[in-house]
Amino acid sequence: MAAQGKLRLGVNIDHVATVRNARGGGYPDPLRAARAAQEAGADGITAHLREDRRHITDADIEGLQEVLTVPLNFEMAATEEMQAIALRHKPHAVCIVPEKREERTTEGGLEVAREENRLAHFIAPLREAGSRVSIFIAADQRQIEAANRIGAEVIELHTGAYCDAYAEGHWEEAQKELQKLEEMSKFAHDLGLEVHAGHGLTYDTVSPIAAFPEVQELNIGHFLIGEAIFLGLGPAIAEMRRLMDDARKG
Ligand SMILES: CC(=O)[C@@H](O)[C@H](O)COP(=O)(O)O
Ligand SMILES: NCC(=O)COP(=O)(O)O
Repeated sequence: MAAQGKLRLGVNIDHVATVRNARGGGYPDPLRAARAAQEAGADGITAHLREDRRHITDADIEGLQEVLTVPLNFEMAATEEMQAIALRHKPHAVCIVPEKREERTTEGGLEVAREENRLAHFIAPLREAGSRVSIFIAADQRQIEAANRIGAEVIELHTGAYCDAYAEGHWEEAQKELQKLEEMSKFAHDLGLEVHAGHGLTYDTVSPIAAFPEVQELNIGHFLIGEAIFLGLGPAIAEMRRLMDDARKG
């Protein structure tokens, strides 16, 4: 299958807010980062309003809705509080993610299959409000089928297991994870779902994922914000864009 058009890059700005919140106060400003990312060619901005507000805050989401000229992908847990916030702001996309209060980062994909009924009712008003609903899941056929059944338009495959295996030098495991991601991208695409991917991607791990023709968007944050310390945010994003485009060309 030929690569399907331009692969979109969503820049996740959560960890600009992490640095700001380390001291309180107003800088570095995630809205300024979002504007810089837009100028550097980001196709969208992703922000995760965690229940504990450890990085992005409610005011950040409000500000992003005001300043963005590219789509906002609003990541949130499937709670009533978050649903009310999403319904108030009506972002372009809502990505439902699993959350554990004590976790360091989003550890796995959402358990959709076991909560199908609840999640179907949960996402219905978000779709009616005009947001595209995406479900952040592991590369697991059962979960993809369930995401399709509940009426999600998009799935985002969690690339963390692949990236962790790669970072730890476990090449065979990384290859296995990559193969699962490839197979499940195809599987989801054949069901009619739009396929996104993200979590933990770096310059070293992005290319094989970007080469999957079914994947239409990558969401990348933590690495880019770290790299911005050395290169500046614009050049860090430009290099990611270059790697994605090269991988897409084959
Ligand atoms: C769902 C996802 O992958 C991102 O939102 C990521 O989780 C943000 O960073 P933290 O997990 O560190 O909050
Ligand atoms: N949904 C994944 C995301 O937005 C970015 O994750 P990360 O690159 O910050 O790990």
